Amino acid sequence: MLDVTDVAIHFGGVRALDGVTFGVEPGQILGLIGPNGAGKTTLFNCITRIYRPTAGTLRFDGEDLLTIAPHRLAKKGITRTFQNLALFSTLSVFENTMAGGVSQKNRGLRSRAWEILERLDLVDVALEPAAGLPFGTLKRVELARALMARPRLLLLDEPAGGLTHSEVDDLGRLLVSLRDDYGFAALLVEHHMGLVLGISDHVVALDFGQKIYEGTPAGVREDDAVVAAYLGRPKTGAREAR
Ligand SMILES: Nc1ncnc2c1ncn2[C@@H]1O[C@H](COP(=O)(O)OP(=O)(O)OP(=O)(O)O)[C@@H](O)[C@H]1O
Repeated sequence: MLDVTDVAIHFGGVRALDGVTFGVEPGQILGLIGPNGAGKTTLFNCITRIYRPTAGTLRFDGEDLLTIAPHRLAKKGITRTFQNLALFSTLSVFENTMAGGVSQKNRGLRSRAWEILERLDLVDVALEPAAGLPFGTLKRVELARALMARPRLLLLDEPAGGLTHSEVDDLGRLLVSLRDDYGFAALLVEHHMGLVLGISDHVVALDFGQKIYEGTPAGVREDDAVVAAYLGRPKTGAREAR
């Protein structure tokens, strides 16, 4: 469904992405891992048309993504959540959720929003302004807004960042059940190895803009390149964030 082929982007002398190739299949959760600065967010920014790759192609259902205007991506079925949240602080949780439906036909939007809020356990705070709600709650509001666009490909940028242990466990179960019910594919950028290896069907690891691993979640911890670049050896794994 998503084909990333030989994608490269340079910022001055920094090769943020350097010939990256992989694909995402319908309904698949693909974990994208790697150390800080590896190029993960840059790849999201290429897919969502914030950055234009210096080289390579990005195809969604065979269509050249680079010919689709950024504001039409949601209508095509690609939505994202942001690492540091991108909500309207003075709008209510319900209104923020509705904002995710702007690419959709008006009919049935409100009932869909309530259905999603119910699903994400947000009904009790639906009429409260986003500002002031706990971080873990706001992360779910981001997810609710992204789901309003009926995504076929959901880009999740560090959804577990800043969450407590039990919230991360809940998030993992929630993401899998949402994927099972709504049928989207997800590209999951995440440093929390328990989450990413626990729920991904397939994993790609980047380091210095290059793909250093592609394969099963189980193979990640056995892979010398990933261990050297990111995970470290047991007990000396200083670069594994969590
Ligand atoms: N707009 C930009 N201008 C210059 N350099 C940039 C820009 N965006 C990203 N970079 C550089 O590209 C490299 C990749 O950064 P990126 O944010 O994609 O890494 P990341 O894997 O998402 O890291 P993290 O896990 O910390 O979020 C870094 O060296 C970063 O400084």
